[in-house]
Amino acid sequence: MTSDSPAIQDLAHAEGICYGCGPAHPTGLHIKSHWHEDGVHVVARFTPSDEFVGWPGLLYGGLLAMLVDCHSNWTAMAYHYRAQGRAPGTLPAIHCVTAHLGLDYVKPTPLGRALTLTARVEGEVARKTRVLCEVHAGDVLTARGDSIFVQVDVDKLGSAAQA
Ligand SMILES: CCCCCCCC(=O)SCCNC(=O)CCNC(=O)[C@H](O)C(C)(C)COP(=O)(O)OP(=O)(O)OC[C@H]1O[C@@H](n2cnc3c(N)ncnc32)[C@H](O)[C@@H]1OP(=O)(O)O
Repeated sequence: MTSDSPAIQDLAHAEGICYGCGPAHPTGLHIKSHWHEDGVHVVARFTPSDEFVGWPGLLYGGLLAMLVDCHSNWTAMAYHYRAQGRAPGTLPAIHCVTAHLGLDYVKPTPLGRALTLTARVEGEVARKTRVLCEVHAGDVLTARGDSIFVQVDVDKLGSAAQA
């Protein structure tokens, strides 16, 4: 897939309202993830605007965490669809949530430059999926994610939130 083709989020959950990746969020980040042609990695590109400043010229680390979180989660969900031999958007829908977000800030991340997030599933996959994610600004590795996502029944998740 290329970034010209529909993103995994648009195929799987066009009505999603997540601030980071929901296509239907009015003011969210609208992170878009695509399979790399190698069939292993999932890639997203994002250029942070000046409003996400942490230090003059540098990106606020919390924003970086949002990018890695959402993109890694979509890598896990895309992997599950593919492992079942079906396309994102086919039913039953697959939902994962973040159980653990791990992030190493390796180098300062600049504002106003395109960032590339490259993620892949690591190890054995069941309900729990480990996803590794690298963030590059140009050739520079600025952050490294190592996170766990767990497949859930979102109906039960909603009732847990109301309890
Ligand atoms: C299209 C839809 C998009 C959805 C976007 C959602 C965006 C989000 O990520 S939501 C916001 C952040 N995340 C959350 O709010 C999740 C809150 N946490 C939870 O609901 C629960 O702790 C949950 C679902 C992650 C796990 O609970 P539960 O369902 O009881 O599963 P549980 O049996 O404890 O764990 C399942 C596996 O994950 C592992 N695990 C659970 N938590 C962690 C953790 N923090 N670190 C490492 N591993 C963990 C367990 O060890 C277990 O592993 P194994 O299968 O090898 O034994």
